[in-house]
Amino acid sequence: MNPLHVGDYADHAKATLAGDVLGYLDGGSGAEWTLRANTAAYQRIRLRPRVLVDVGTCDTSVDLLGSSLAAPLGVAPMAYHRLVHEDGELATVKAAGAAGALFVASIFASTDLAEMAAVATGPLWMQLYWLRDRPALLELVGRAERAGYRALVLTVDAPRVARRHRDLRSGFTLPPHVRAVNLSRELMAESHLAAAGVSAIERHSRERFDPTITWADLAWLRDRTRLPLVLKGILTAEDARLAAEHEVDAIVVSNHGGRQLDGVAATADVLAEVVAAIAGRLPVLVDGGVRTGADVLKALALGAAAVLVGRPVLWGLAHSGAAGAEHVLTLLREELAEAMALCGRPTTAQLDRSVLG
Ligand SMILES: Cc1cc2nc3c(=O)[nH]c(=O)nc-3n(C[C@H](O)[C@H](O)[C@H](O)COP(=O)(O)O)c2cc1C
Ligand SMILES: CC(C)CC(=O)C(=O)O
Repeated sequence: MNPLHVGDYADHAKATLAGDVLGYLDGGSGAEWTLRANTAAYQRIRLRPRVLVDVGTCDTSVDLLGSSLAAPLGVAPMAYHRLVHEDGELATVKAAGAAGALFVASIFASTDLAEMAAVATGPLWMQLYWLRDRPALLELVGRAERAGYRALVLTVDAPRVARRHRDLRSGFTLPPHVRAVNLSRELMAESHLAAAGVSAIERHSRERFDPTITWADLAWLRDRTRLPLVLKGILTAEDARLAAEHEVDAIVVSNHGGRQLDGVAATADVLAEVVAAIAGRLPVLVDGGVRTGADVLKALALGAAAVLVGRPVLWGLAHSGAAGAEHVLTLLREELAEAMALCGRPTTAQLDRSVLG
């Protein structure tokens, strides 16, 4: 059966992926309350369409930190794309470029960062966790700069990886052919070992992530790179204001797809609060639970400059490599254009609160 929407790709992944990989991909932390809340929040938002507007052409393009995108979409940073398809990130990078979307590479990408850059036809950003090993972190930043990555995305909602019951039950560890190739073998060694009550990736994060960093440390990183700095994992007006005061270039409203602190609100429910606190000083992106073009429209109407998409891209990759991942992104763009036409809002600039019920 040909997938017609993102849900079809989700169903295919459920039916075909190995149980432990599916659990890592689809799962969240704790009771997965926040994981469910992310999708439910978009479903609760109602639209207010205007009629008899000329929607002969609907323009989904946006500008983001100096890059123009055909769609206000990006691939969220996700570790280890090779877990679900042998082409891994090479396929998803190509897919993002073909769909006119941004690609954010994870620090735990399973493909060399220069090789990803070599096949990219659109903008690339590099995501980081703040490693205790600062020289290793800086070395990675230098390589990203030289390979042409256009921004650094520091994930700030994970001083360590949260307890994820599906991974604990399955004993999830990486298969030998999948590795975070942009980090040294020494730095990644513990990632293959689970311990009693701690999953392999949770244990690795406790050993390698620096949980002591604060707002004051951001200057250290800023002073050592010429790339714009984006913070991913902001959920409150207070932290949004601090991000602006610390001269961050953009933020991503994110709860890590319900994989970190279980019990936090859906991102669609806190977006307006964060956008109001930022007051136009910098772009606000959002991720978590985006599954349709109408969800993208709702996020933009709440003030997001663009939306990052996580699991759906890996479901597409698992289904049929680059073609599947590209189809997922193209579907979201086409659904967005349809929702804009049916709402009587032919440009992204017209997507504001007046379209929300
Ligand atoms: C399999 C998987 C791996 C992830 N790896 C990372 C990562 O390495 N770095 C990061 O900042 N976020 C990571 N995330 C979180 C995503 O960037 C994003 O916040 C989340 O997936 C968005 O929610 P969605 O999957 O509902 O679209 C990961 C998410 C998934 C599903
Ligand atoms: C390897 C993990 C730390 C990647 C991650 O952020 C996640 O699985 O959510």
